[in-house]
Amino acid sequence: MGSAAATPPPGGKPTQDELKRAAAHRAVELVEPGMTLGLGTGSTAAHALDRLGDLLRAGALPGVAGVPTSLKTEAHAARVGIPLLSLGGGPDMKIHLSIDGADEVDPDLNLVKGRGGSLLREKMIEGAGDRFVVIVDESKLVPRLGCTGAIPVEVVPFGARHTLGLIREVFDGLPGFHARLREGSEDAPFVTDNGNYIVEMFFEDGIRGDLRDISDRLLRITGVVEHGMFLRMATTVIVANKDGTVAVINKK
Ligand SMILES: O=C(CO)[C@H](O)[C@H](O)COP(=O)(O)O
Repeated sequence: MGSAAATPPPGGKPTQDELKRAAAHRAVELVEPGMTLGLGTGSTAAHALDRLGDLLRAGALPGVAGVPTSLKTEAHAARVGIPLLSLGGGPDMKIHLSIDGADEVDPDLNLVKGRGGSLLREKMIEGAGDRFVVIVDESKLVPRLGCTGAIPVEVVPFGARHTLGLIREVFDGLPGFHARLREGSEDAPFVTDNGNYIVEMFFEDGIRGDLRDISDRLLRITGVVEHGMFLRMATTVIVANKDGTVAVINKK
């Protein structure tokens, strides 16, 4: 683990948004001219987009382009002037570095992602790149995945309630386990950028057990597209702490 000093906030404790920005700016320091970036989704990743836009406009990062992980990020990146590419956009296309937030980070740098609803594109893009840098404030650090909220699972709309039942069968009996379809607006299911639904799984006090096995069991359910556990994918996690320090933790 390495750590970098952060500028102490003028006049008191940093807000959570200031911590998110500090982590995002530290990650953007890793970006070099000519890189193709995976561009994350969420309020922390948004700070990275703004910073990249500023540097691009200043001419500091020639040749940098990004692959957006959601329609929202695509619109934001376009607005701040980041040139955009799509995944698989050319035979020589390579993603050098992805920068994204996370909902939870465990001590092995496993993540929960996708409470913002973008887990599928995030996993495709961040899994395709050389390096995946996760940016969080310290509130996202957890002892076990699933401690602070839902683990999202993207499912096809066809037979979604049947798929929900199959997911329940797999995990039934685990302490405090329950699952439900995520609601969107006006009592309709939430719909992802891919036109799919999200099942939210909750575990009392987080998931205890072999995460890889749980992942495999979920992915074997017909109707499940992907889940929001990102196991051993992060190569670096940048954590902004309330005391003003920013820690850079690299995968062992
Ligand atoms: O996975 C995500 C979106 O699908 C986000 O990275 C995650 O929800 C964290 O969001 P935020 O930075 O707003 O706290």
